[in-house]
Formats: sequence, structure tokens, C-alpha cells
Amino acid sequence: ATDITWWHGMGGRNGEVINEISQQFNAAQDACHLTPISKGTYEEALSSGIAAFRSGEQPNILQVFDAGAATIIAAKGATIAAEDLITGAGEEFNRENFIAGVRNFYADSDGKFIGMPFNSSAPIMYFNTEAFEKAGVQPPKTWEEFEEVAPKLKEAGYLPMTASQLTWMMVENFKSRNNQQFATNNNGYDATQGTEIIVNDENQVMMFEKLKAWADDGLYGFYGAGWADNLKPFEEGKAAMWIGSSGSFGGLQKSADFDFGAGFMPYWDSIEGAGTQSFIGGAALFAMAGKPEEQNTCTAQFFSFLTSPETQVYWHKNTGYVPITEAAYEMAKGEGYYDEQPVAEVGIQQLMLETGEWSKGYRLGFYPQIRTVMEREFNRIFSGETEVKAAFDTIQQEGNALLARFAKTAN
Ligand SMILES: O=P(O)(O)OC[C@H](O)CO
Repeated sequence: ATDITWWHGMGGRNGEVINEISQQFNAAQDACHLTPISKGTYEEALSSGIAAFRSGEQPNILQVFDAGAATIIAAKGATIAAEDLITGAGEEFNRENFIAGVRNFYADSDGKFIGMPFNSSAPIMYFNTEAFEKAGVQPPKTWEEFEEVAPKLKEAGYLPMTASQLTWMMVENFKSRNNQQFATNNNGYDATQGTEIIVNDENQVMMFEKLKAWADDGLYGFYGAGWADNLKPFEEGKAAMWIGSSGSFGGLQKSADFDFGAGFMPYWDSIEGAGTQSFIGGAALFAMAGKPEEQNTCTAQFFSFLTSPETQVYWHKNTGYVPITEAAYEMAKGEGYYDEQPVAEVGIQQLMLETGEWSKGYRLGFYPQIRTVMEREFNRIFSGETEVKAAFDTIQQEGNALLARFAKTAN
């Protein structure tokens, strides 16, 4: 068999399911043998993959998260477009088979798939059913409703809300859910040169002033700006709501020992045109260049295997990532899966909400580094070291300096 390797950035239950689908691929045929290797976090997988490419030791497949899309797409000669790889290997491929929300994020300006969408997610609102029953309130659809119910949840003895990765939730998806422009040049899609982020605007600043005020009033718990910092109080049954990834559903089913439901991530009723879909989250798989043809053929076959309805539904059910093809979504529906597990449908429904002018996605170079600047400033906001507006002015300035540097390298 021809050996191929897949570097990824997943751990926990999702990492286990990656191993399971790799074994399923290996068992389904004899010509190729796939070895998945966890490189740590999404950030670590991206930097390891790029470093390995520079030294000629790249894997066949690299998982790259949404935030790293522009970086990997612009890395000259580092990847082979997934669509070219698949059709070149004689496999069937049709963009229209994919749900609308995933078609653009990892594609070039002509719609050609550069990355192969794999684990697509939405940031959703999980809620502890008993907390809402005890408080006698309904899960909020808007942040205005949150402001009404949060004091009652607090009175009932709960921390009303925590939220995962604030950059993803409260900046990127604040922009998408509220149909707010995130960057010039059509959110970065139309050009790399001259693209600037827009984050120190009135509405973005308002979101964080609210979060800070809610934190000061004990209505929102901030335990750090990173991925894993805020889930524990929800898992322990102390927080009534957690804004987290739909891709955390598989893990939560094992770790949360109580009934929970989910709804869409709230938006602001006060912002005109708000309530649009969220950006596609999660990651895609990139075929690294410089590999022998027989290995590329195996990579193409694995990409086809991954998008088969059976594999997609297995992945969806075991992790919570959304089905990325219409056929897989229909298969899950046809099996009655969402009657049994309505939480599992929330992510895909949120991705299928109305498309706003600014909800289709973003393409920003060095964006993982911009997120790091944001995280530093968010920690300073919640520790009281800086005012919200000043923090976002800093993010705007440092973020745009990073974008300008990226534009030079992409020249
Ligand atoms: O936790 P995930 O995999 O849903 O990813 C969330 C973000 O999109 C990653 O940047």
C-alpha cells in the first residue's frame, strides 16, 4: 500500500473520531494506508505544516483552520488545489454537492476549491435545561433578551453565560450574525493589498462594553480568551449558557451529566439587518505539494471518501461538526437523527440562515497572529487594565500592520 500522512490539530473526542475514520478508509481499500498525526492545536498544526514544507518534510494532508485559510492559500507552491487533485485522479467532483455555506470559505475567487472542506462548524448557544426551568425563563434569541433573562438565571443560582474563544465568537461571528463589515476589500476577498480590518467601530466596541459590564455584574464569566478556558463551568452545571462550537457536541455528550439544549448564537435586535448566518467555522484539509503522484492519488481518494454521505454522517454524529454536503444532511434527516438529537441540527440551520452582505466569510492574511493580538487585549479589558475602545484601537492598528506585512509577502 502507498503510505500517506495527515497532520491535524484536534484532540479529545474529535481526535479519536479522526483516528476512527482513518481506520475506516484503510479498511475500505488496499491501495493506500493513511496515518493521522495530531500536531496539537489548530495553530500548532498550521505552523508545523508550513515549517515542514520549508524543509521538504511536509505531510500529504494538512488540516488548516478558518483563521489560517488566507495564510495557507497564499503560501506559494505549498498546496495543490483540492479540486485539481481530485479531478486529476479521475474522481468525481461537483461543487454544487456542498452546502452553500461551505462553498466559498476555502475556494479561490473563481470558486475553485483550494482546501477540501472537512470539519465545518458554527458557534452556537448551548443551554442547561434545568437552569432555565428553575429561573422560569426561555433561552434568549437576542442579546436584548439575554439582558432580560440573565439576572433571573443569576437569582436561580447560575452563572448566566460563558463563551469560548472570544475572537471567534464576539468579533468574527459578531460581524457575521449582525451583518457587519469586518474588513475592507469585501472582507478581504477582493484583494490582499490594502486590506484593513474594521474593529474599532461603534457596534463592535458596544459588544465588548456590554460583555465587560455583564462580567462586572456577575452575568457573564470570563476565564480567559482562549479555546478551553470557558467550558468547565458549563460542563460542571454551574453556567446556564455556553457559546461554543457545534463541533463540541460530541465531547459534551460525554462530559456533561445533565440535559442540555442549543439555539442559535444571539444577535443584537438593535442593529439593523442583524440575524444573518454565521461564518463557517472549523477547518479544511489541504493537499501539500511536492509529493509523488501515487501518493496524491491516495490523497484524492481519501478526500472523496471523506465527502461520501456515509463518512460525513458518521463524522457529524460523533463530533457535532455539520454535514458539508446536501446528501449527507438529507441522509441524517432521513434517518430521523434530528428527532432524536435536535441539538445536532442547530449548527447547520444557523449556517443556512439568511446570507447577509457581510456574512459570507473573510479572507485575512496572518489572521492567527491578529487573533493573538486580540486575545492579549481582551485579557487586558477584563482585568481592567484598559478601556474597550482603547483596546480595539490597538487591535485595529496592530492588526492592520500585520495585514500590510502579509500583503508584502503575498506580492
Ligand atoms: O472549534 P472549531 O473546530 O469549531 O473551530 C472554531 C473556529 O472556527 C476555529 O478558528
